[in-house]
Amino acid sequence: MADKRFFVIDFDSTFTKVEALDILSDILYEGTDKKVEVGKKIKDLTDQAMAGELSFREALEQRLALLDATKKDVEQLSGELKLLVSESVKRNRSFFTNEKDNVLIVSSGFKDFITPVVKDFGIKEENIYANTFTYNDKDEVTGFDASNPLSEHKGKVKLMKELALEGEVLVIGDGYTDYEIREAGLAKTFFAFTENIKREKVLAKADVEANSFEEILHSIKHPMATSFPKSKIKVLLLENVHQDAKLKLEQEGYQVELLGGALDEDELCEKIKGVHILGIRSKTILTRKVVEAADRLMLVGAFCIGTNQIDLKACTDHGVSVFNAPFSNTRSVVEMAIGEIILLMRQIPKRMRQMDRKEWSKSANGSFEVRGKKLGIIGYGNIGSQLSVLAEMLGMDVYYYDVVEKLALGNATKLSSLDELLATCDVVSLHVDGRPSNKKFFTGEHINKMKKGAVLVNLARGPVVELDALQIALETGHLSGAAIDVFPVEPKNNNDTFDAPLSNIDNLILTPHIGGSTLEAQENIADFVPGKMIEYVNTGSSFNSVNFPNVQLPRLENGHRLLHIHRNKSGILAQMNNVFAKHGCNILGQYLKTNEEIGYVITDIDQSYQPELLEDMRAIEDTIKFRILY
Ligand SMILES: NC(=O)C1=CN([C@@H]2O[C@H](COP(=O)(O)OP(=O)(O)OC[C@H]3O[C@@H](n4cnc5c(N)ncnc54)[C@H](O)[C@@H]3O)[C@@H](O)[C@H]2O)C=CC1
Ligand SMILES: O=C(O)CCC(=O)C(=O)O
Repeated sequence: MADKRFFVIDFDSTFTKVEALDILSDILYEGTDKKVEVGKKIKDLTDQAMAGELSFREALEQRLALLDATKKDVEQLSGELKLLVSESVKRNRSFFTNEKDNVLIVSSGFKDFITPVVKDFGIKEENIYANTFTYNDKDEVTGFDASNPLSEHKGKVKLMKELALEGEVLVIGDGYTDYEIREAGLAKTFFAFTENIKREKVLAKADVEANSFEEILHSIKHPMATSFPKSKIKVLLLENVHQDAKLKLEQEGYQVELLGGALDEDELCEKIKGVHILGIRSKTILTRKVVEAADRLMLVGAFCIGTNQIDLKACTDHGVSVFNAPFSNTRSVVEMAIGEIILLMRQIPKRMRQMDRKEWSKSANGSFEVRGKKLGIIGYGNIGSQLSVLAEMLGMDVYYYDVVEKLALGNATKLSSLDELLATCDVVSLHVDGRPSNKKFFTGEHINKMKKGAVLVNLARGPVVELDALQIALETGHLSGAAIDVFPVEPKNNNDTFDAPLSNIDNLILTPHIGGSTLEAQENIADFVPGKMIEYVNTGSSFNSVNFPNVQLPRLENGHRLLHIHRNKSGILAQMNNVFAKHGCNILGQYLKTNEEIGYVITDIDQSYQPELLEDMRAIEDTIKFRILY
């Protein structure tokens, strides 16, 4: 029995985010003048008791005297508290179920509202120690059972003495009364739980500060701990990615900082220090210098499709996995392309400018329907092919050209040469990716090969099109219009000014790289990319990674997972397996994938192994990164 371990957990501001009596006061006085006044009094009394400045019994009596509650109010309170369970407690629900024999809720709150909340987590009713209300025959709260030790000053100490638990006792709470258990020698460790509130006086007495449940599990090397406490994982999000991303990552327990714009190389070299996860959009240029300045970076999330702004090779060399959102804004780009094609064919930008100049030009000259016109799509990937489908629905004849073999959707016609497409189509829409060889891919020569009066749309990448040549083609009337959303040089953020490289053209649409800027797209991205980040951190799964060998992994159940990233040289797997053999280690599962540059080996092993095994794994030559999940 002596090696049994008990977790003695406080309820208010620990199991839940809040003090229950504060919420009860809100329920009782919602919409009345008393709400603020009573709320403040209750809060002050709670704080004084929690900081050890007022005897607990006195604080309890005074607080209850302020609250005219009934059984129904208490039931409503339970319901609200269920929604206010601490985030890290929610994340570790399975811990409570697995440890149900060893988890005790010891609270100076009331069983009446605590039991329904904690029972949902599998905590046994007989392990819930708290006060109980007394009621009159109208179900009104009249007070509390004064014979319960928990209603007394130093009540938790008294209760713990009575329980006389045999084994190691860990106390987890935010208040001085929790510390008192440790002070009385009835617990081995007091964890000051600071996820919801930090009380300096309590913190000063703590053996360990834990601002999440994961930190506790990690610090005691609990088998259900994640290898690195999530609350220590730092995430830096740039370029105003959608708030939902921040929330999702915070709910996972990470520390998240979100900045409005992009940072330049030097700023980023500074800011990246200590960052484990970086999130960017298209404006942040992630150079090798930045990757090398990063001392903790394990993954980068591009909250967009394009990854040309990222030095993928540098990331791979340093074992940094890169994820993007390959489909989340596809539809938004396609809708914008369709809209622009129609506007250009109808000469709407020109008419709008004329109206601005107070000119009335009611004329059909140069204005066409898109129905029956030939659309040429260059780059028939996710965007190009979806544009193909929607354009056909508008009655356009679609032609496409791609450097790789692509299935024609609907009635689209694949062309085997770019020249043929340029000579055929009334509208040319560029949807190639931003690979280096696509810089200046669409030259003046290509523009000149387009049909006279055709229009050009570029929603791909700025450097793809030679803009000087486009300016001339528009000025001379060789092209009748153009829509450009992306530019060779774009401002870092919305406060910077922008000198448009094309000017004095009437039938021209210039937009500030907003092809993917719809709320739907940004919300989709803010769900998808953080999901990938969390999966990689939790399971090691690199599925959909842009630069890592793609491995899809199950969640780890009863073992430890070793993730080994190494330069792709022969014999590494053999060396790893020699290490496992040397340490007599039982392998539960092993996954290996390589690409040209790196190998990624994931090995699940039994939980019992010698710590030297980890040293030996790290010492394998050509290891880039090694981490353990448990
Ligand atoms: N304006 C905006 O806000 C947005 C712009 N984009 C840009 O659109 C690009 C395309 O996106 P997806 O369709 O999702 O990418 P994708 O990778 O699915 O498709 C790109 C296609 O272009 C083809 N390609 C590449 N170079 C080519 C060339 N020189 N000639 C012919 N075909 C070529 C590829 O083989 C591929 O099929 C992204 O890489 C990004 O740069 C994406 C989203 C939003
Ligand atoms: O909206 C953004 O930040 C970039 C959109 C884009 O160009 C992309 O997804 O590749």
